[in-house]
Amino acid sequence: MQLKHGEKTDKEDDSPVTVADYGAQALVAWSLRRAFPGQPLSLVAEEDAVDLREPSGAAMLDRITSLVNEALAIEHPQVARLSSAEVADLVDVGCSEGGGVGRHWVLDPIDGTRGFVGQRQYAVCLGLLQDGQVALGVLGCPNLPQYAITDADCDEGQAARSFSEESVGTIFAASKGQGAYAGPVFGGMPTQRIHCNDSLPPSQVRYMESFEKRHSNHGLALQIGAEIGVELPSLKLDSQAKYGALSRGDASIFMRFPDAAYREKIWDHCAGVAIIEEAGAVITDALGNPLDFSQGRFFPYLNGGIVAATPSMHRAIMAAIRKIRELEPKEE
Ligand SMILES: Nc1ncnc2c1ncn2[C@@H]1O[C@H](COP(=O)(O)O)[C@@H](OP(=O)(O)O)[C@H]1O
Ligand SMILES: [Mg+2]
Repeated sequence: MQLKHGEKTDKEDDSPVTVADYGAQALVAWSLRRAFPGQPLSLVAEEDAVDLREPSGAAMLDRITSLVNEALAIEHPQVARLSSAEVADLVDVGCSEGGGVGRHWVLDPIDGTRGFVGQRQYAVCLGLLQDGQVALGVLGCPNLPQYAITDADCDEGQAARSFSEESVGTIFAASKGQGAYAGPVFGGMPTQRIHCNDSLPPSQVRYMESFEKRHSNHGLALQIGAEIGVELPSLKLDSQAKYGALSRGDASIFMRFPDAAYREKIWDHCAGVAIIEEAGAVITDALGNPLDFSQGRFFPYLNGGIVAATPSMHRAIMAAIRKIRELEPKEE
């Protein structure tokens, strides 16, 4: 299915939400129900249908319903059209609280919504937690080239290539113990085994960070990079496309340091973590603790952020963060 850009609203944290966000969430919920008929389904997902059920949300719900039916007609022409009430119910399948027991699917229907709206990078991200551990992940990155990205792909305003270009659109998939794979978005299941690249000296290493300056402290990442000997500028990408890029060796490091008040959500990382771990990379909070997916929709305190990197770069970054923190003036 080709997601379309569409009407956008703004959430409490000022992130945009699009018709495609809700449509993708409803379609994934529909697909999971169909794949596991009769089984209980727990889906922890970004959106809910509360606003769509208000009279003021009716027009948007109609557009979402049209998008969902259009997509179903392409992929499953034999299926009856869904009503807007059914689509709202499908969106609300994503309201699970998750937790550390049993099986929970974790979905960000469109991660990097700002990238989606700005025609940069975005990703459709589906992960699976089994008893609080990441067991599987799929990342669809329709604007990510199938070859390694460079600065030229990331300059402001031109991070996205045309949707129709043959080389654009990458899907990543991994399940625990079975490796990470990549392939073209519209080419069926990915078959090319991928690994992170831990062979570069720091002077040739690239690091990635959020395109959005307010999502992560770019100054701190620069300082840490300098401390470990990184010389190249950062690649600035929206969304979990960064995890895909790390997994196939486009870059060696992803650093994310949000404001202290920001609470990280599990759907912004679950699918990407599955991929990078199977590609041989390491991910922890800013002090080296494993990410804990077992505590519901949000992560517990992350000590200032998240670092994902190849094993040697991850060790170097942890040492650099400890050193920088020791040099900071202590609060009385
Ligand atoms: N002020 C903030 N600080 C850090 N992250 C934020 C933020 N506001 C939103 N985000 C999260 O950052 C995600 C995008 O990640 P990235 O910065 O790596 O592109 C957003 O996902 P959505 O776009 O799905 O809402 C959102 O969850
Ligand atoms: Mg997100």
